[in-house]
Amino acid sequence: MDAISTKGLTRDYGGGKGIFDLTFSVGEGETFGFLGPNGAGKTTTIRHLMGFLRPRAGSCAIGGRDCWRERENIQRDLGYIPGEISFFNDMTGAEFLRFLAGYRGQKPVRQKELLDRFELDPRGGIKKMSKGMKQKLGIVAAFQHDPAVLILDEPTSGLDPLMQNRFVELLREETARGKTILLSSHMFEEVERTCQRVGIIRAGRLAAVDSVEALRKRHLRSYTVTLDTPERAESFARDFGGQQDGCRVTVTARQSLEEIFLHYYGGGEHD
Ligand SMILES: Nc1ncnc2c1ncn2[C@@H]1O[C@H](COP(=O)(O)OP(=O)(O)OP(=O)(O)O)[C@@H](O)[C@H]1O
Repeated sequence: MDAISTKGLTRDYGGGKGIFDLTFSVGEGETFGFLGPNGAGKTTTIRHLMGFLRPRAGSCAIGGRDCWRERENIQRDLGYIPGEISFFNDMTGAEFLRFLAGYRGQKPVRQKELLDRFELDPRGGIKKMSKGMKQKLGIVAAFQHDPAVLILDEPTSGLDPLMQNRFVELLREETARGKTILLSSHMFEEVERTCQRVGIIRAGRLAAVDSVEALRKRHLRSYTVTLDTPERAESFARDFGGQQDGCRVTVTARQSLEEIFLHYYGGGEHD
């Protein structure tokens, strides 16, 4: 059984905005990247999966449970990091984590370990926390009850590179422990380091679902240049960080996400 699935999921906000006929699934134990530029429809999709929005057409399910009809159970069980985190500002971080554990009725078995890992002291008032601290609190809140399914909407926004790396490590460990994860992101590198498959969304439509391996190949593009002499090739290779073989130099360039998107939207003529 698919752990997460959408079938023809549609919400039309008018003017071409929204999500349209989205069908995809995430297998049990899979970490699936949901990759798309700003405004593509990632958060709208996730809000349907969490049961915050009722589908106008189509449906979605988690663990075989309809996300709208069983939204209370889904919201209680899942680990969820919203795209824009807003907490009850009059609580301390510790109070919020306690409140959440009570609401879920599940022990926060990983709370201490996660607070240590992300170097967060939760005793202060949420109102005074920096954006990064709030993001860390959101991470602890999502993972503290050790959920089997996690829905993460741009979870590293606001984290510094060190903490982003720690988060990537956490995701890899969770994948190894058999968790099912949907990770929305607009950063290819984050998805590349954590996911097995990726769905690419743009303008509310799923442009492609592909393995990370295939996507990586598109991301790293090689060019071979032939110079007049091996000496010139050597100097060229030095300047551009290429691999020299006689008069030939192979240079590998990273493509931007936009260029990768173009490949998928353009139907392959950019090869
Ligand atoms: N309640 C709403 N009413 C009208 N339009 C909306 C509403 N919510 C979202 N939209 C529009 O739907 C589109 C998709 O938005 P969404 O937040 O799902 O994108 P996203 O992929 O999560 O983007 P980002 O990476 O910027 O968070 C956007 O054009 C947005 O302006």
